[in-house]
Amino acid sequence: MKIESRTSGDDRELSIKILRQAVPKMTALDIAVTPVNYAVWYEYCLGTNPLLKLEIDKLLNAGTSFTSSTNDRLFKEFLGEPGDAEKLCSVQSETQSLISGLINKIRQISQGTADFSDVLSSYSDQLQDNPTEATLAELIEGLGSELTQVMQKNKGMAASLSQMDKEVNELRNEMESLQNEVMTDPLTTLFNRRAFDHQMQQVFNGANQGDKSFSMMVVDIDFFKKVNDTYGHQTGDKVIAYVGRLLKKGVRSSDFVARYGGEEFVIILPDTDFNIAMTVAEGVRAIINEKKLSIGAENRQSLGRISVSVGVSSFCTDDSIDDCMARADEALYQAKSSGRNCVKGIEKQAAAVKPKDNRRAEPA
Ligand SMILES: Nc1nc2c(ncn2[C@@H]2O[C@H](COP(=O)(O)OP(=O)(O)OP(=O)(O)O)[C@@H](O)[C@H]2O)c(=O)[nH]1
Repeated sequence: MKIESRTSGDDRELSIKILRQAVPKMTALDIAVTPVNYAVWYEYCLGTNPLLKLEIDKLLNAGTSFTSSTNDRLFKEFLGEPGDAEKLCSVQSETQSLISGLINKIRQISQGTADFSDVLSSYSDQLQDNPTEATLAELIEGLGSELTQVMQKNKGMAASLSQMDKEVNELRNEMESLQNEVMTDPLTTLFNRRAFDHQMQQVFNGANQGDKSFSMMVVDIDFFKKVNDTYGHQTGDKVIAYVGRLLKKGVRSSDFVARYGGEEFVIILPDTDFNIAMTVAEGVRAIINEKKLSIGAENRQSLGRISVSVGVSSFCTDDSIDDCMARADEALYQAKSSGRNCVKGIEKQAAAVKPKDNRRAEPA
């Protein structure tokens, strides 16, 4: 799935192009054009979700039939949560009527052309039979009226096709905003964990194929439970959103910032080596710890300084995604154990990875 929002005219054309590939493929495989099924096959034809593509190709090779439960599974596994299928229901009737309308129009156009070519061949047959002047005059008049009818038909057709084009566009926007919703963390408006998993896979595939390498950071707010316990959950939420904003500000626009869950964030830094990633991480840590925070419009209450601990790792040849993440996690554990509010990195795979649950231990 492509993460960036697609809004340009080029992308509109791309969506329509994909629609024209996806619908015939679904028809050939006897798959009903419902929003859930369409989302799966749209992504397949788009080709930007390699895991989904791999799975569908595997099923196609095995001759598996794509029942609604197969499509549902693909949707849930690769595109959304069970609840997301329901969210898509609002576009269900639109999708169905739009696509069946499109098919009907195409049928009408080809039917109209076939009718007209039948008329033309009947006229040309009559011309072969040495027609009298009176017959010729009748033929010319008939042909004229046929032409007028075809032109009127085409004019109406062009208008309804352009209306349909508009509807395809609206539907595409609706599907895109749903897709963005599914990829966004509502509290911070950063990408969510699902988007991160997807992006990590993309960057990882690229690095494995010899493209540019990448580094990653895991960022965790220190003693966050205390913030919640002292100032309440709502203030805790504001602190999470605040840290999210600073993280986004502290890295390049091409870096990928996501809220991994709770008070933990992850950042992918494409084309960035370990030493640079360590410097960026230190910068981010410092910005977050720079300001004293306060809450409330009047009688402002000081929250003091917020700090984060950061773990850094970089992609190494023969790494798996888990290896790379485990090193960043282990580095975060080291940062927490060394007193927090610091950055630690593990450059090589030699680290002994401790279980994730242990890393929240209070410092000695
Ligand atoms: N306000 C708020 N709190 C959350 C959210 N998600 C998780 N938390 C809380 O974040 C706290 C995390 O606490 P811990 O895992 O003990 O970590 P910590 O207190 O930050 O301690 P260290 O990470 O070890 O420095 C828990 O109290 C969670 O309830 C959220 O979305 N909003």
